[in-house]
Amino acid sequence: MARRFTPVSLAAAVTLAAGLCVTGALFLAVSALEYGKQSEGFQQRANLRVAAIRRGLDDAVEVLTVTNQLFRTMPEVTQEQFSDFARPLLQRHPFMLSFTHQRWMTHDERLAFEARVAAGRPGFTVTEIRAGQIVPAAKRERYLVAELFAPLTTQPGTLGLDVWPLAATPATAERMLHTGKPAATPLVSVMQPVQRDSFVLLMPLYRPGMPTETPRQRRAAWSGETAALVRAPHLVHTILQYGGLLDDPHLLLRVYAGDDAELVYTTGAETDADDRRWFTPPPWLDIHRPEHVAKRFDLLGQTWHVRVDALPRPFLADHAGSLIALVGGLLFSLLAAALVHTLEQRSRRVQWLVDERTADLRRSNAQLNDDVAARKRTERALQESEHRFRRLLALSSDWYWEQDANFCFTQITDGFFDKARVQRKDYIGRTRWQIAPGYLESKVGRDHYALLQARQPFANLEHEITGNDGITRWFQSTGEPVYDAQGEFRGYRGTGSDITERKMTEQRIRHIAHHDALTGLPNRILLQDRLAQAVAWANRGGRRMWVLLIDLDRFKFVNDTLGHKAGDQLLRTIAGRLRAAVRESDTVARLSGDEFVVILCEHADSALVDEVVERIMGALAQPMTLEGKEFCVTCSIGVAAYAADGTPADHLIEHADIAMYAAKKLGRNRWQFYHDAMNEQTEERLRIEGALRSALERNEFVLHYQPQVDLASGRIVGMEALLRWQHPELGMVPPQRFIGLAEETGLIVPIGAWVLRTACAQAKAWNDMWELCGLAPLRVAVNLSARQFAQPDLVASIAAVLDDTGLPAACLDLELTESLFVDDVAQALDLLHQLKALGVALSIDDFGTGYSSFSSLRTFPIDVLKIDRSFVADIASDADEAAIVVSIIALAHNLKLRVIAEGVESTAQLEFLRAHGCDEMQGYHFSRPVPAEEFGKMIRSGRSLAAELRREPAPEPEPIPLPA
Ligand SMILES: Nc1nc2c(ncn2[C@@H]2O[C@@H]3COP(=O)(O)O[C@H]4[C@@H](O)[C@H](n5cnc6c(=O)[nH]c(N)nc65)O[C@@H]4COP(=O)(O)O[C@H]3[C@H]2O)c(=O)[nH]1
Repeated sequence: MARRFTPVSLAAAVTLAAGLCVTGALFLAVSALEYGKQSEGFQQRANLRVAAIRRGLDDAVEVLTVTNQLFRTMPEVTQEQFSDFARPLLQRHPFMLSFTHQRWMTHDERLAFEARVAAGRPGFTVTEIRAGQIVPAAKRERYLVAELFAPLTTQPGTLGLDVWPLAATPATAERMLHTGKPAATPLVSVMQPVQRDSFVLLMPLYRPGMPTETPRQRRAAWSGETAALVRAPHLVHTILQYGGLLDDPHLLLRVYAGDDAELVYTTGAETDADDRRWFTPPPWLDIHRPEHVAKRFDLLGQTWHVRVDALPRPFLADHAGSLIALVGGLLFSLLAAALVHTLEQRSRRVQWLVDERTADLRRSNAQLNDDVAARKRTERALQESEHRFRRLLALSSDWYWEQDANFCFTQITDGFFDKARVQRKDYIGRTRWQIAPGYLESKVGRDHYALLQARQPFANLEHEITGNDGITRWFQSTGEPVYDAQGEFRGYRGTGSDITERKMTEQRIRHIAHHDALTGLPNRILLQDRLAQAVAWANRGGRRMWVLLIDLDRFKFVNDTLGHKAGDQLLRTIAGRLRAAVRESDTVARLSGDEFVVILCEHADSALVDEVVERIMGALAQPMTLEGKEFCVTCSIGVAAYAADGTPADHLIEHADIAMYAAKKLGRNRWQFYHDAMNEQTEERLRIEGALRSALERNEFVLHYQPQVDLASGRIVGMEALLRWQHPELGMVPPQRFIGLAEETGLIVPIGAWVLRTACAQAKAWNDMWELCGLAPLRVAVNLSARQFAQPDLVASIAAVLDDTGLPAACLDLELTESLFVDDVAQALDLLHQLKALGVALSIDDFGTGYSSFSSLRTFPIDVLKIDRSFVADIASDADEAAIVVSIIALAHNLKLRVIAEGVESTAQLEFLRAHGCDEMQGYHFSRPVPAEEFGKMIRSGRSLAAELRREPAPEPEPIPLPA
């Protein structure tokens, strides 16, 4: 809304008008007062002056009276006496021009007088004024002659002047004698043509002794008179001057004398007054009121008029009050009007604001009504929603909870108490940490408390509660902070649900993930965890702990011969025995197939560990029944001790593994402590690895050949190519020391390719040579490592070697280990078929030490089974071993496979093998692996086993002539 205010409000205008009226009235009233005061002052001043003049005239008469008194008291007064008497009077009253003693004398008396005076002033005569000239007086009967004159001068018209002829004298003398009082002449001029401004005061002198009561008597007694010539302007001026009454510039004083009212004195000219006015008010303000005082009085028969006129005065002198009233009133009026205007404007503005606010309020009210209606609708919707929510909560498995600002539960819906089997009173009004003491000491509790303090929402807070039925259940809560409309924190609210079932499932899954499914023991993952805990435990207390790596001896044989089921049963039994042999606090884990790890803590010293290890070995060695047969299982154990020296946990198992292999090397059913020397072997491996990388380039590899002899004929039917490394510093390095390393590093691939190519070329050369001698071609067996087997171009590269060297495929026997088939049987089978398609023979090397079973062999296209020399070693002394070897031979033959026994070192072994139908043998008994040259000689010499079988010294073979 636009604001509209008038420029000047009515109230302001009225106030201004009223102010102006009051100002005007005040101005007039003050002016009236000022005028009254001015008039009064004027009257006073005027009357003061009139009175002064009158008093001055009376004084002049008084002076004359004094002079007259002189003549009354002294009958004869000389000129000198008169002059002396009059001098001070003249000096004191300068307006008195002269004093005269005039005598009424006869002509004789004139003459006498003239004669008396002429004595001092020759030629003196009585004079008179005729036609304005002083001339000797004409002869008359009577003369009124100035007999004495003061001040006495020689000027004519002074001493001796007959004043009787003067026009005013007779009448004045008549009046004086008539009244018997002094009289004044009308104005006269002392000297022509000077204006008439003087008058003469006359006081009669009578002859002594004569009566003077009546005019007649006085005329008769009259002898003369005392006269004083008074200059009227001087008289008035002197009177006013002596009275200090001349300095009023605002008065115009005029004095008139005589019946004709001739002006004799003026003071305070109007023009002078105008000149003195420094401020000339504007005509409308200069309201000068003409005022005068006119007094008339009689002086010795002459009428005097005194008129005093008020002259205009400086405006401010008399009208400051009214002017101040006027200006002040105007200012006040304007200010009052301005104030009223401002108040009016403010009032209007306030009114406008009130109107505005009222309009706003109306709008707000309308809005509020709408809001209230909307809020009611919302509340209804909310109630419905809450009802639905409560119904849903009642129907759902979840519940709702609320906490106050102190995190105490204020509400929990019933579902929780039903699920948790706890009582409401134990929860309402209490915090989580009050309900569960120790909650804040847990990490979860501390984290949760920190979240609450930070007013952060939280989700899926898990906690377990043991109900009144003693069962522990799991729950989860999700909550958010609650704030009121002012943003004040009010607490938390959220939902909860029962997650016991999920937790149990998770526990089961976690158990499965961390435990071996077959034995129930911790698996490799959990083992790592336990190991880390044990290391931390040892580090904390500076204590010792031990890690045992247990490897079952010949488990694979059991697995192969009796099947997986029996193998599984064996492993379960072993696991149970291991568990029983150690303390509850010790950890027993299954590392891989037949490898177990035991972590021993809290055993004071190694002597006790010895006991534990012996106990374990004893427990495992106990006979067990598998598939109805009784079996004894031995194991090899490596022990690594941890002395809180910071050895990483991983290395402990590694060390135990090294120790276990050391034990195995020493023969089965043994145990070994790990010691640093074992680790030196590892270091040596590193040294060897470095040298191995350049060995091929430096031509440091050679092949030795070990004959394979047919047990039936005793003849050499083949040879196994065995790699030798002729190191310039290490000397002849056996394959056990570097083959594994080459395998690990991948160097076995190029090395193996070199072996294959060299062996094939050598075999081809020999066969070509021996063919010329009429000898049957020999097979050459070449070991194929897992890495080579995994090469995608394996088949093609072998074909290329055969092609390049020209060796018939049938003369090549590829020796494979069982481990090649374990990972991906289908792929391995496919590869074997491809190799078989080349025409080469396939052997399973070291049979019995791996995972392969007879059932799997059945599916593989292999030709030869090589019994590992570890089985052969004990066949003569160990019935079990012998039984195993016999079983292998029988089963192989059953599969139409040739059987080669490795590591035959003695005749007994030879005999045993031959007796049980083993096809071929290979071993030191016949020959160690020998260099190619030596092997060639062996062939050429025609060496065979037949002679040895007959226990005859082998005849020195005839040298076979080599073709040129
Ligand atoms: N104690 C004893 N040992 C006997 C007797 N008769 C033969 N031997 C040894 O038994 C091993 C037979 O080779 P293998 O089982 O294939 O076992 C081989 C084979 O697995 C591997 N190897 C050797 N040369 C190569 C090769 O060129 N390529 C691959 N991949 N592996 C090879 O190294 C292993 C060891 O080879 P060698 O030290 O040459 O050891 C040879 C051989 O000298 C005996 O009567 N008594």
